[in-house]
Order: sequence, then structure tokens, then C-alpha cells
Amino acid sequence: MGRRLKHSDKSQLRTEALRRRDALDPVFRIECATAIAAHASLIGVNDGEIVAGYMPIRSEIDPRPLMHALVTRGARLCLPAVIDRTTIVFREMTKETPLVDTGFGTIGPGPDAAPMQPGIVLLPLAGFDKAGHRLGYGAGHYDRAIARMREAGRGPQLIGLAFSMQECDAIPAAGHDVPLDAVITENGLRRFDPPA
Ligand SMILES: Nc1nc2c(c(=O)[nH]1)N(C=O)[C@@H](CNc1ccc(C(=O)N[C@@H](CCC(=O)O)C(=O)O)cc1)CN2
Ligand SMILES: Nc1ncnc2c1ncn2[C@@H]1O[C@H](COP(=O)(O)OP(=O)(O)OP(=O)(O)O)[C@@H](O)[C@H]1O
Repeated sequence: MGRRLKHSDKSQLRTEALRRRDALDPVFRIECATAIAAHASLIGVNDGEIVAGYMPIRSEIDPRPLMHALVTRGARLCLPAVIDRTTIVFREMTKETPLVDTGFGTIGPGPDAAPMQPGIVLLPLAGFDKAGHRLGYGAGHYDRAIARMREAGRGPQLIGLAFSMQECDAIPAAGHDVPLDAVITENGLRRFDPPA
């Protein structure tokens, strides 16, 4: 008999993982952002491949050096924007795109930017475990966006970005949780087994 999933299990893991992430020193953060960019060649990027990055908030690992490395390998970039309490969309980011407030403390392209369907999504993590289960901030924004893309037959590759100390013992996964394909930390890229 599986144990019933308690909401508190996940929120406590999230609180602890975010506390560890918040405590990292600024020089180590720069080293890690540089290190994950050095692993760019481990992500297969086709020419013109659309990659969803993010603009870091709170104590998230800075994905911008990696985003730049992927552009030099042929990627086109987009960023998430919150359009209502439960929905995010992805919008194209070019050199000319002005960045505006896109909700929850984020900045990104405004409603004039082209909507995009990314083939690869880089997800900022609060925590992850060895099965590829993921903790975000608990709003379910990425889970819903990915579910929608899968329903439309366009399931993107999901690559979490994290500091290695964000690994957790075991994150209880609810039915709506979509596991990661891989995680990149300062130590390298790790692929997860597809769910059985
Ligand atoms: N950099 C970045 N961009 C992103 C996300 C993200 O996690 N990181 N998102 C991923 O979904 C979406 C935005 N969703 C977010 C949802 C909650 C919080 C957050 O910090 N929540 C606070 C409560 C803040 C409030 O109520 O105003 C919290 O968890 O304490 C941030 C972003 C799209 N863009
Ligand atoms: N596909 C979905 N359809 C409906 N509700 C969903 C879906 N995915 C997630 N939710 C809801 O979103 C809430 C947050 O989910 P969860 O705790 O997994 O967040 P998270 O993975 O930390 O957040 P995020 O996806 O924003 O990074 C839950 O209340 C969940 O029921």
C-alpha cells in the first residue's frame, strides 16, 4: 500500500532545499553558473532549436551563460511569462526584445513578442531527487505548461538547472508531476531513466 502523499512532505522539503540554496555565497554562485555553461555540449541542440531559458529570481542558479553557450550552438531563445495565476506562456527573446514585468518578480518579453513552442525547457529548481522528480515554488506553472504541450503532442525535453546541494533524498511525486529528463549542476549533466 502506497503511503498517502501529504502536502506538508513536499513543502517541508522545499523550505529546506531553498534554505540551502539561499545560503550559498556569491562567488560560488558565479563559479556554478560558469560551470553549467561549460556543460552545454552535453545538450543536443539542432540548428534553430527553440530553448526556453529563464531570467533568474531569488537564489536560482543563473542560466544566462548556459543560454549564451546554447545560442552559439544554434539555439533560439524564449522566456516564460505569467499570464494568469495558473498559466505561463513562452515568448521569443532576441537582442532587440525589450524586457518587461512578466509576473511573480520575473522580467521577460511582453505580449508583442512571438509565442514559442520550445523543444527544450530549462527549469529552475528548488530541489530534485535521483529519479528526476522536481520541486519548484509550488505554483504548478511549469507542470501545467508542460502538460498542455504534451497534450498538443509537443512534449519538450525537460532539463533542470540546479546547484548540486539542492539534491533531496526522495521527493514525493503527485500524478501531475512531470519528471525531468536530465539535470545539470556544476558537476555535470545527469540523465534520468524514463518512468516505467
Ligand atoms: N526565474 C523564474 N522564472 C519563472 C518561474 C520560476 O520559477 N523562476 N516560474 C515558475 O513557475 C514562472 C513564474 N512563477 C513563479 C511562481 C512563484 C514564485 C514565487 O517566488 N512564489 C513565492 C510567493 C510569491 C508571491 O506570492 O508573490 C513563494 O513561493 O514564496 C515565483 C515565480 C515563470 N517564470
Ligand atoms: N497539470 C495540472 N493540472 C492541474 N493542476 C496542476 C497541474 N500541475 C500542477 N497542478 C497544481 O499545481 C500545484 C503545485 O504543484 P507542485 O507542488 O507540483 O508545484 P511545483 O512543481 O513546485 O511548481 P512549478 O511547476 O510551478 O515549478 C498543485 O496544487 C497541483 O495540484
